[in-house]
Formats: sequence, structure tokens, C-alpha cells
Amino acid sequence: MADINLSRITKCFGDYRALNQVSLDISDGEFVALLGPSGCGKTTLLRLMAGFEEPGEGQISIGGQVVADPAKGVMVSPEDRNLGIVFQSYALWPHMSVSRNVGYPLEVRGMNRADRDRRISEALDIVALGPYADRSPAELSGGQRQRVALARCLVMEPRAVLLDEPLANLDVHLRETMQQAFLDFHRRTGATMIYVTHDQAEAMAMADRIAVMDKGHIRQMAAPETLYREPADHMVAGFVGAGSVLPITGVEVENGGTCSVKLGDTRIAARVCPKLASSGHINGQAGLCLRPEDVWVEDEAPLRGKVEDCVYLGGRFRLSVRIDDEHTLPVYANRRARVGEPVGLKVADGWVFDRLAGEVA
Ligand SMILES: Nc1ncnc2c1ncn2[C@@H]1O[C@H](COP(=O)(O)OP(=O)(O)OP(=O)(O)O)[C@@H](O)[C@H]1O
Repeated sequence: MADINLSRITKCFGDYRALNQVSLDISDGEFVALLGPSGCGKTTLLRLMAGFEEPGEGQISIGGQVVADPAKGVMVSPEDRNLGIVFQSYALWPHMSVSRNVGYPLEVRGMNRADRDRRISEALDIVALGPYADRSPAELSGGQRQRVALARCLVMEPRAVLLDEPLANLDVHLRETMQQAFLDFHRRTGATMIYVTHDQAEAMAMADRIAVMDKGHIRQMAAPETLYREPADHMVAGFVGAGSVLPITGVEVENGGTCSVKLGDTRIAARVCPKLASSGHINGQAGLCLRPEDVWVEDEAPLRGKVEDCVYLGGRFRLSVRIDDEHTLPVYANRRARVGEPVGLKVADGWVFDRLAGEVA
């Protein structure tokens, strides 16, 4: 297995700049998700790593070997990069059994039967499909087919496994089961894994770190908890986790990374990003990210609002509460609330950052 390093990668299709100066360092054995809205450049980045596309500028190394560097005329072909690739479509041979599908890449390489059988059986064990070895793909569920595709890339003992929305064709229930299968696969193999998805819950459930992409840039790369608690900007805050971002002014930074923010007719305490904490003051507008679990209804609280919406989530309710013309807060509550009902709100935590939408890190 290997680490993967991308340095200042730019990729254009005609006049369109799909990736702009993207740098990314993935450690050996790490599970990294590339997350972002449709068209942000996730698949293009994966295809550049795989060698299906050539960068216009920048350098890609895998396990210390430079595999793409247009300035030096280096472009290693996909077959010589030794990476496993799993797509949304499983691309299994319908006329071959599960075990022959898994072993086919080894057959093409001319590996002898005994070694091949051993590698096939190890790979099928890892994806828990040993008993299905003699079935044909038509006799498997979607999730089982995707596990065959995973086993097929594993037999090649790849340096890393690249996955492009591998669960997109599966129903919600199966997706959760498969997320666990991918995590087990990662734990058992220690493989470096790069996983493209536009589903933030899927990325949060599986990845060690997530690179959040937007319009050909990486906005923030961090552990899921950090992205959730300390989003770098408006786009990340809105894309990762349910919550809302409020434009705010009148922030007073205090010592120790906290600040006080004016909300409605009162002030609340919030954490503040390091850049703002060190500058000591905020000129102009900043963003306040609030998560619904940090805001609750408390009758006597000084922050007042009116319920605009109430949705039952199973076990709790999610309210939208308008506190003034500009601001609506997400709130979890343990009782149903009437639309128009006046409520008091307690805000236990918030995160203030200085970059609003449109700016790029
Ligand atoms: N071969 C190509 N020719 C022209 N434009 C392309 C090509 N491949 C990708 N693009 C454009 O580059 C941008 C990034 O595409 P990419 O497939 O990487 O996005 P994505 O984030 O994977 O999106 P999705 O989640 O919808 O698959 C898009 O605007 C797309 O239209």
C-alpha cells in the first residue's frame, strides 16, 4: 500500500477549468473521502490519480514514485500504477462465476492455477463471499455484486483502492450495510482508500479525513468531527451536517478562542476560528454556524423567536425558529410545536468563521 501526493494539480477541458491548483496528501493506509456537489471535480481528481486523465499542470506521486508531471514529460499508464478501481457499475462478466470474475485479472497476467485459487479464496473471505464462489453475477444482490468488484480489485494487491460512488446504485438500507462492509474491508486490508461521494453522511460514516470540494478547489480537508465542529467557510458549513449559517456582524472576540455574537436582542457565546481569534476583531460580516443539537427551546431564555416549521424526525422534532427578519435557527425539540408559537431559545454552542460563500481558501 502507498501514500498518494498531489501537488498543485490543474485540469482544463477546453476553456473550462475543472480543477484549479489542487494539492492533497493522503497517507499510507488512510481512508479519504472526496466530497462535494455535482460537477465540483471529484471524479476528475480520481481519474487523474488512476491515470485515465493527464493533468495540465502539477505533479502526482504514488508511494514516492512520480506518476504524472507534464513539466517533466512523465505520464505512467493506468496499468502500471497498480491501483484498484471500483465504479458504481460493477462491470462483472455475466457469463463467468464469481470466483472466475475475481481471478480474471490474475488469469490475464498468466498466474498459475494454485496461486490464483489461493488469492481468490483470500479475497472472497475478506468480502465475506466465500460461499458464493460458484454463483453467477445474475444470482447476486447489488451489494454482493459490488463486493465481488471489491474482491476483484483486491486480488491484484493494489497500492491503493479508488472508489467512485460505489454505492450510488443501491437502496438506502443496503448502502448502510455496504458502508460497514467497506469499513471492514479497510480494517482488514489496511488499504489506502480514496472514496468519491456527494453524500456527506456516507463520507462522515467512513472516512478518516474528508476533502470537501467546490468548483475545482478543495475548500477544507479534515477529520469528519473537525469539519462538523469547525467548518472553514460557508460552503463547508452548509454542505456537511444539518445546520445553518447566519450572516452576523458585531462580533466581539474574547481571549481563549471564544467570542460574543449579537443575535436578536441578546448576545450568545460562540467559539471562533483561529484566524479571527488571533486578529482580535472582525471587520464586516462573518458567518455563524449553528447545529440544531446546540439550540433548544427554553421558555424563559432571553433569545425569542417564532416557530416557522416543525418536522417529526422519529424520537424528536426539528423546528425552524425565526428570531428576526434575517435569521432562522434550526432547533431540535422533544415536543411538537405549533407554527407561529412564540418560544425562547438557549444556544449552547456556535462557530464563527470569516469566510463567506464565493471566497476560496
Ligand atoms: N471529458 C470531459 N470533457 C469536458 N468536460 C468535462 C469532462 N469531464 C468532466 N468535465 C467537466 O468537469 C467538471 C467536473 O466534473 P467531474 O465529473 O469531476 O465532477 P463530479 O464532482 O465528479 O460530479 P458528479 O458528482 O456529478 O459525478 C464538470 O463540470 C464536468 O462537466
